[in-house]
Amino acid sequence: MDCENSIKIMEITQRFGDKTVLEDISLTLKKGEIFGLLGPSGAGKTTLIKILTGQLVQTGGRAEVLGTDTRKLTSSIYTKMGMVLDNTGLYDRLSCRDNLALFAEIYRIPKAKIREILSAVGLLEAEKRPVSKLSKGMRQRLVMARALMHSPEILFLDEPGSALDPSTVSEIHNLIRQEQAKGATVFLTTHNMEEAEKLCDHVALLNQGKIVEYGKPEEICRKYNEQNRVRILLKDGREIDLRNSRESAGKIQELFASEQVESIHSTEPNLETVFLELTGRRFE
Ligand SMILES: Nc1ncnc2c1ncn2[C@@H]1O[C@H](COP(=O)(O)OP(=O)(O)OP(=O)(O)O)[C@@H](O)[C@H]1O
Repeated sequence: MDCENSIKIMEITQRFGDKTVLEDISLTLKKGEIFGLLGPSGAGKTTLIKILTGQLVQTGGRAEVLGTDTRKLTSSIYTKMGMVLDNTGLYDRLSCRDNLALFAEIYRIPKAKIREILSAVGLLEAEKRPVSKLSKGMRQRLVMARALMHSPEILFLDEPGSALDPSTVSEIHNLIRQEQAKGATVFLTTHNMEEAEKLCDHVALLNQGKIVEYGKPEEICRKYNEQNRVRILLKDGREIDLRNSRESAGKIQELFASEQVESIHSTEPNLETVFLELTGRRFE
């Protein structure tokens, strides 16, 4: 078994009918890192998580989680994995505590752990409340609690901050960092570039099934910063983003000459502008 790496993805391809959703994806996640797979809606992020968690068998290539082929994951590997996926799988009529109690029984976790984890996610006061009466943010925290209860070595999070208010997002981020501090590896997907920049050690930008960039967020931004950009706000409200190059200089002069320019400033690229540059597409 590979001791350094938690996840190895080797030339994974996924097709549905004649549609190629993932093409030749290779990635390695070191133990204890937070990795972010970024891409717009439909890029193939959930599909890759499904392959890694054994819910989908890929068309081609190979992947290993904790040294085991994802097509042959056993219960002993599943007990080392925590997941927060789209389908929350909570029982609406059961209380927070009882939802976790069911899970604790399956994983043979001591009952005392339930109050401990409810307290860690800030749900102790709501422990007796049925899930149907929880807010969206509280549900997400309960799903996180369930995923963290058995101290997983790998945490899969599909869009952990999606549609949550900023304070819940920051609580969820703190929980993720705490897990990392305990040695867990985190694989998360997001289309929120800001979330990725704050949280991830490495990110891969996925576009139409291919990885178009990989690295540390700050390194990716630095690399594109060398191609310094300028943003021009026109008097009619339009914004133009240009590379700071000789060709752009002519265009900028033209705009000034025709008195269309309201303001002009240079921009530091963030992951969002890098993605736009690479693909011509905005994240939504
Ligand atoms: N079982 C399936 N059969 C056919 N097509 C599928 C199947 N699962 C996913 N797809 C298609 O694969 C593409 C990628 O889907 P996926 O859910 O992986 O994207 P995503 O990046 O997670 O998007 P989102 O951010 O909206 O969740 C989509 O076009 C989707 O319709």
